[in-house]
Amino acid sequence: MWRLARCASSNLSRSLRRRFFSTAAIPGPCIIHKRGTDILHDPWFNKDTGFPLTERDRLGLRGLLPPRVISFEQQYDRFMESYRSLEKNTQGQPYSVVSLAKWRILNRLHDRNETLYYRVLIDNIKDFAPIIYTPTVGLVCQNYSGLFRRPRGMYFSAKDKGEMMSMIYNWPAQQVDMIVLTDGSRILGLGDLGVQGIGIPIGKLDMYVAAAGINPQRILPVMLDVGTNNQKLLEDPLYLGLRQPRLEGEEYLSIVDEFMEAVHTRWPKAIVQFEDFQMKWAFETLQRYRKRFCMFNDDIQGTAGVALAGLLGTVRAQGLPLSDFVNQKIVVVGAGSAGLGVLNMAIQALSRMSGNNETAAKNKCYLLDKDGLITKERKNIDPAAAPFAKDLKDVEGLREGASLVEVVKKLKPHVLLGLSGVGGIFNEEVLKAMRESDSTKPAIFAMSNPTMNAECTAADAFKYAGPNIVFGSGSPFEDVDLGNGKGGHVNQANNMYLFPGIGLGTLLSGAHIITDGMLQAAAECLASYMTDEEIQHGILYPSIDSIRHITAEVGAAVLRAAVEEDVAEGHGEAGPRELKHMSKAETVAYVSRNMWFPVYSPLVHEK
Ligand SMILES: NC(=O)c1ccc[n+]([C@@H]2O[C@H](COP(=O)([O-])OP(=O)(O)OC[C@H]3O[C@@H](n4cnc5c(N)ncnc54)[C@H](O)[C@@H]3O)[C@@H](O)[C@H]2O)c1
Ligand SMILES: O=C(O)C[C@H](O)C(=O)O
Ligand SMILES: [Mg+2]
Repeated sequence: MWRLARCASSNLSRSLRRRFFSTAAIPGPCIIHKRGTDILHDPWFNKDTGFPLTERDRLGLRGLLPPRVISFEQQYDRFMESYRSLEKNTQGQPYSVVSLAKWRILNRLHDRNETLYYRVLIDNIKDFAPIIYTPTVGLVCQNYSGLFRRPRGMYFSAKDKGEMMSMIYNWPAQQVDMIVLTDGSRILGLGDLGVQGIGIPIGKLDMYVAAAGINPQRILPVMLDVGTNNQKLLEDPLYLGLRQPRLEGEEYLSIVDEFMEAVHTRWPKAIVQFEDFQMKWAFETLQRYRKRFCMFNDDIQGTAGVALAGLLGTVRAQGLPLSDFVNQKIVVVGAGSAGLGVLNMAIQALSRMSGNNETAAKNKCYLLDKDGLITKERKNIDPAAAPFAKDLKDVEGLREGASLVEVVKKLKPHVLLGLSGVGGIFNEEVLKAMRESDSTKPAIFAMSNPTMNAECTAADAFKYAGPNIVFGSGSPFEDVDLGNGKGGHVNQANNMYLFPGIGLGTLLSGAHIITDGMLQAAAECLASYMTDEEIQHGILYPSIDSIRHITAEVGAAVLRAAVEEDVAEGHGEAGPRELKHMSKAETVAYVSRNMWFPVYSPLVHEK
């Protein structure tokens, strides 16, 4: 199915797309307990003008719609035409105006007709991902209280303590497979946005549907509103969240505990992705729940895998064998949940390569936070960062708290990787210092989101650090024109290349926990996906157009790792024995087959 979806991208010829529409297999029926206008107002079942006349008769819709039946393909074309004319009419207007207008038109379709929404999203993922996901989703969160029209997902607040076990049954779906949960405390690089952070779980789950084919009737975005420390929001009369400071300590944890218990009581196998929690709670909750529930933290674990794939790709891009990874000097800027997650995973990989010698593995990794280079001299060092603090004797010529530019000038690193949330800190001086890197092809990853928080722009990276670099950014940038017909390739180093496959593989394996082995398999799959030729051109990750394909591969790798680690309990008709006997190719086929794809199903009414 993904192959077809992949073909049906925005630049595909009309005739090819037509063929795709007409040859799609006839979908199975869908049982519905509603009739008449209740169906038209339910985006899961609504087909707008697409209801065939027989179905209109069966479902009490006759007379509630204009008489002409419009095909799915015509509806699709009509939406795309209005989208393209909005694009034309807003040309030249500021980014925020244009992208919010695009988000609104997509959101209205989402509210009205989910099948059509997900079809246009899948077919035009390259154009629409920057609208429903990073970076526009950041702008949506910042303006959420003003943009709010209809609720989406569930909201559990500090005021709901003691009620969550019953509240969870208010969700109308019988089954939920995938939940993305946030407390809004660190939304992208935008800080504490309180209840407005709900936009992030919604955007991540849209990517789950588009990339992993998770059935949208089985997803649930969740906001845990425990207050906010954002003074501006607390004073905003339109703010829709609790107007109180954030809960702390045991009070905070008791809310998250209650939510996790409630969710898993109703849906014991639901996978919970923790997203955009401030660092202290990101690590604490991961440790607290990962052995008890099926959950992972995307910012720590998903990001780490994507970054590791980028780091290994960088070694290949230099024409070196992977074993040379142990010789790369890597400077990570940002010692938060993402930066530490990346270092942890990179050091695990380095350690395996250097015969389980963790000290040697850490040798060439350096970490900076807002106070500069982290060394053992640091007072009040965060325990999570402590294992990466440098001995002063190992960083000769540098001091505790050395600035980024000092560090780059002195160390001449192979890789500079930013997860600081601070826009522009890879400034001209820092980037020019990277020209002196010991690498023939230095790598610069400006991974912070959204665009204005990226450590540098793609254009500046190529301009100041030189045309020979490998570049990746968390938010999308256009490829850079280097003159003489040459281009600088921009990789989108974003966890979107892994989290959908981690969720999908876990779901289809029926695993009850997500192990390090499953996460490592996901990272290795992404790292080995690109051909040598692509890597030589600085292309470290696949194009987002093929995200369904890479997600099927990642999902299969995760599933196989779950089987190997004996945590796969099976899913649906595929029990643990069947899963165990699948070859690699069969596993990929099984995963692809189980990806949901949007087509109108015949609706059958049942009382
Ligand atoms: N591309 C991706 O897939 C991806 C994934 C996760 C997070 N991120 C981005 O990474 C950023 C950080 O996320 P996080 O969860 O680690 O946040 P965090 O708040 O936990 O950590 C931020 C870290 O940056 C450090 N920092 C702040 N100012 C700095 C400066 N001037 N110089 C050096 N370090 C500085 C802080 O001391 C802290 O250690 C966010 O912008 C987020 O959007 C991107
Ligand atoms: O949301 C993203 O685009 C990536 C990441 O999870 C982040 O927090 O920035
Ligand atoms: Mg995140």
